[in-house]
Amino acid sequence: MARTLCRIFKGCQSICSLPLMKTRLHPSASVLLRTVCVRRMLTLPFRFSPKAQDFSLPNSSWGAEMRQLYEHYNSQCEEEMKGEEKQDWAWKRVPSYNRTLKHATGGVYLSKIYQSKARFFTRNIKEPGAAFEYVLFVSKDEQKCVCIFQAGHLLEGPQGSLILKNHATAFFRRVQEEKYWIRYVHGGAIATMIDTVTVTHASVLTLLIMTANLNINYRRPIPLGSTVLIDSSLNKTEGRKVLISCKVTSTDGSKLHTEATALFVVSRLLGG
Ligand SMILES: CCCCC/C=C\C/C=C/C/C=C\C/C=C\CCCC(=O)SCCNC(=O)CCNC(=O)[C@H](O)C(C)(C)COP(=O)(O)OP(=O)(O)OC[C@H]1O[C@@H](n2cnc3c(N)ncnc32)[C@H](O)[C@@H]1OP(=O)(O)O
Repeated sequence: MARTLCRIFKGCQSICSLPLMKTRLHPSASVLLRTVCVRRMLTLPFRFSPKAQDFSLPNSSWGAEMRQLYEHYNSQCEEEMKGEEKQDWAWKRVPSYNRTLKHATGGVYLSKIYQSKARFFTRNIKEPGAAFEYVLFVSKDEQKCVCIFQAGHLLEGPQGSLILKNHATAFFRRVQEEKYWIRYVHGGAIATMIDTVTVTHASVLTLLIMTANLNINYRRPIPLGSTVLIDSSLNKTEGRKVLISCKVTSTDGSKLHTEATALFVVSRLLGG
């Protein structure tokens, strides 16, 4: 019960603290949006899931690299109250659920109202590590967002071409036996992650946005199973438009895999 009340409170808190000041929200739309959201939460406590799983927390499928990077960013996140003072933080971990409305309401379970079977695309596979394993951190000033992404075996795309590099017969046979094929991540899966990271970044800055344009250059393939960093930075905001650029690199930053720019447009309801 106390947990449920705490969730309702957090949900209300997050709705009321949404960064509307950064968008030109019509005052009547603001009041309407908040009233509808808060009313929905207050009238539906029986729908709250006691099992809301935050998918951005470490699980057994995470490799050493993923864990190390998680610890690195997590150690710079907001700390618990120590005495009277709250510790300062440089980054904030973005919780991630398999139903999108949970994002908007700080973990409150609301999506049954709409479609009971709907699941967030990147979090819809139960087996840990099989597909999109990732965690996002947003920087204090919200100009930057970083994602640690481990690409699982269900994201297989093209196969590598080691065969071209060595024509020795024994080696050729082993290649044919598939022992030496390198598997890379599917380009669509990379695009999905870029969209997810940049849209989350833009969502921290404003409300109700849609991806209008995603421009991607694939520079180097990403080996399946490897961990990469996805860095996004705010380029500019212009009226209802939010422009974000994004880079996918190896974890040490030495290899550039992909670069992209994304344009988000704030809903007319908010932008006027
Ligand atoms: C630590 C705390 C963190 C808290 C985090 C909080 C939340 C985190 C949550 C995360 C997010 C959760 C879930 C996210 C869910 C899904 C993620 C994936 C996102 C997507 O996957 S989303 C689906 C794909 N997406 C579409 O399905 C869009 C279809 N589309 C449309 O719905 C319209 O098309 C729309 C709305 C885009 C615009 O329509 P509209 O009528 O409102 O606006 P209009 O057309 O007038 O354009 C206004 C200005 O944008 C320019 N403009 C427009 N489009 C352009 C283009 N393509 N290229 C260049 N410029 C463009 C115009 O030129 C004009 O510019 P100007 O003002 O300068 O003239």
